[in-house]
Amino acid sequence: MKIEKIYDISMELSGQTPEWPGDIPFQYELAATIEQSGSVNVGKVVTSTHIGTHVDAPFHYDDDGIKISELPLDCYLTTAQVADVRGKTEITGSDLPAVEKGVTAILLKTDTWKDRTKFPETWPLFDPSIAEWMMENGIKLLGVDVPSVDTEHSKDLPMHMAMNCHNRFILEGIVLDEVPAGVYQLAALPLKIKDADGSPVRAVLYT
Ligand SMILES: N[C@@H](CC(=O)c1ccccc1NC=O)C(=O)O
Repeated sequence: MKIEKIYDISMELSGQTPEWPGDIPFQYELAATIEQSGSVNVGKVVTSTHIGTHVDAPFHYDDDGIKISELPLDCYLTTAQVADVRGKTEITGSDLPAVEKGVTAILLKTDTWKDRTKFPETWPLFDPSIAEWMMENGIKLLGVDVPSVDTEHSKDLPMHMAMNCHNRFILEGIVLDEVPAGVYQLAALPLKIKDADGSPVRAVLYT
């Protein structure tokens, strides 16, 4: 297949990338320079696993849940549909469109994270009926353009739990500003970090 267009739907990772309040910020620095080592620059990264565009493993919210290196990779390499849900403060299963054949990921474009240099004060509420809609429509992955599928201060994490009990997966912090609603190929593979709860990803949509 010849790739015609690529949308990079990833947040840039730097010291300016806003972390979850109270969490560990992203940091990259050179641990050794060419001058020091005599041959190469070598970087060092310190970060939360929930930074920028990232995947949650069920272990993030369930001690018995699978870890990031155990996630089924086909969920993150698939046909995805971008749904325009702009203007809604609450999104339920009945707000979602009919999906086209072969689609197994739904990416919700809320357009509510306007300034990505700051952690947003609020974002729309995702209703657990979305998990049932996903089951009915054969959708394995839910992607959102905000930091979480639950609210910032939620302790019981109803959306995360609904996704877990239906064996559905979560991709957060995608950037859909330039992406019209429609059907694309998605690649958003998590890093193979042993025992991890989450991982940043480089996420792209392409046709
Ligand atoms: N559940 C959120 C992340 C989250 O809740 C969180 C991430 C980093 C540090 C603390 C967090 N939550 C509560 O303490 C997510 O969907 O990624």
